[in-house]
Amino acid sequence: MELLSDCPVHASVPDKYVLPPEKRPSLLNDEPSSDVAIPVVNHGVAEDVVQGFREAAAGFFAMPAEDKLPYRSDDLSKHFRVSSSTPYDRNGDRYWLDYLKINCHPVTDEHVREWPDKPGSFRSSLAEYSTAVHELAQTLLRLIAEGLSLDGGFFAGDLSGGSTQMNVNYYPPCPDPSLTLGLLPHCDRHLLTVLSQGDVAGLQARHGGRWLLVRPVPGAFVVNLGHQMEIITNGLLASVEHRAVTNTDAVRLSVVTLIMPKMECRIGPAPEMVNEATGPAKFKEFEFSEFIKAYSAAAASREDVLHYFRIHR
Ligand SMILES: O=C(O)CCC(=O)C(=O)O
Ligand SMILES: [Fe+2]
Repeated sequence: MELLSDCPVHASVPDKYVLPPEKRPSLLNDEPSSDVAIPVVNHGVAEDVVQGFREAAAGFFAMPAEDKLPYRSDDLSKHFRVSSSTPYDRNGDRYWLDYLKINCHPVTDEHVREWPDKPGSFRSSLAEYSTAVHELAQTLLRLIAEGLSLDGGFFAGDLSGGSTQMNVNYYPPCPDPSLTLGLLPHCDRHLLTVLSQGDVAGLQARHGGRWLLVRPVPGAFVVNLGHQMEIITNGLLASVEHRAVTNTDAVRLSVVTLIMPKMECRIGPAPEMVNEATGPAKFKEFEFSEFIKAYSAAAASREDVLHYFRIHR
């Protein structure tokens, strides 16, 4: 599949990117909202670490097509690859983005060898960024656990110990944002997401039946809770459905770090979050690898995938 970033300017939206009317974004030009996601500031990840990797990632997409070609792949076992659109759409509709998928933590020789050596700062800035964000994520998980009156280390083991993945999403300017989407509506399939969206808006969250644009806050991270957090907390900390819209003027780059359970980890509502009389378990217990399969089968649809794991009384 060709990359959008290989084409310098798009004068119009090619037919293959025009979504069927019912899938197009209906609310455009809405004002960014502060209500829908809490920006995390004073997070301890140095600004030059964030900017350093954002610039290296932007530099990767700006390289000539032949430099990106060796990394073009849809093989999920690769530690680094670049591709376009999304594999999750049920009808194979195409979305207005290119993306990198990276196994970014732990920073091992095996991973780093597959990361690109161009731009020159890519590997070192990624190692620095992912180490810092990983530490931040562990702090957030400890705070969430304490806020739930769970042991501070509740999420620290296998629940967050899978190989950390990163999506770097690149949305080029789109000649007509009303015809397409950057990314389809979904909830994240893992435990916790730490997202840097830079200063270009485009992330929308579903709130009370409406899509609200998440206001970019300079230097802040957006933290999304994944499906696993919703299940472990028995629905208390729900995963918010989100999508990305495009814009006509500016490239948008989001750097999204996904904290995963280990594939063989057993997941289910924590006993501390369940009360047989007042709040019985809403979800079955399963192995995380089963969830990943179901998520693909459900084309990332929030309700379809949760339906599969819900206890229906
Ligand atoms: O680009 C964004 O802000 C959203 C990205 C996202 O939701 C994802 O990569 O899972
Ligand atoms: Fe997401």
